Amino acid sequence: GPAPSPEAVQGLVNTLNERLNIGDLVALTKWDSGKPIQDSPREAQVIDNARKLAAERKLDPEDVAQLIAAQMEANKLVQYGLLAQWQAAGAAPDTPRPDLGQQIRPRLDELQTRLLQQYADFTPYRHDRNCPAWLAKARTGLTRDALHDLALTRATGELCIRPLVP
Ligand SMILES: O=C(O)C(=O)C[C@]1(C(=O)O)C=C[C@@H](O)C=C1
Repeated sequence: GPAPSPEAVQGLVNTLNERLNIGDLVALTKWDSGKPIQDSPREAQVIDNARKLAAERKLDPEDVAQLIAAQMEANKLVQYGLLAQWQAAGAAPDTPRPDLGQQIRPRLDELQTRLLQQYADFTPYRHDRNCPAWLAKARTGLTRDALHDLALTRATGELCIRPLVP
C-alpha cells in the first residue's frame, strides 16, 4: 500500500514513548512510597476509560484494550528496570516528584485521548508489509538507553499485523 504520512507513524510512536517517559516519574513515586508497581485496579480503570474512548472513535474496543494493556506492560518494564538500578545504587535521582494521584495519573489520562486519535490515524497501515520498517524508523533515536529501547519495542510490538502466509 501507499506509504503513510510521516506524522501517522511518528506521531503515534512519539506519544507511546512519551507515555514511557512518564513511567520514569511513576517509578520515582513508587521508590519513595514503597508501593508495588503493579496496581491492578488502576489498570482496569485505564482500560475501561480506553474502551469508552474507542467507542466514541469507532475503534474496536477489544483492540484498543489490548493496545493499552501493552502500554502498561511496557511501562512496568521501565519501572522494574529503574527500581532495580536504584536498588543497586542505593539511591534514586534527586529530581522533582510530581504526585502520582494528583499529577501523574491525570497526565496519563490526558495523553490517552491523543494516543487513541493517533492510533486511529495509524490503523490503515497496520496490515502493510512495510509496517515494521516504518515503526523501526520511527523508534530510531527516541530512547536514551537499552531499558527504554526495550520498553518502546514492547510498546510497539503489536502495532503491525503480519499477513498470514497462505
Ligand atoms: O499508575 C500507576 O501506578 C502505574 O504504575 C502506571 C501504570 C500505567 O502504565 O498506566 C502501570 C502499572 C500499574 O499497574 C498501573 C498503571
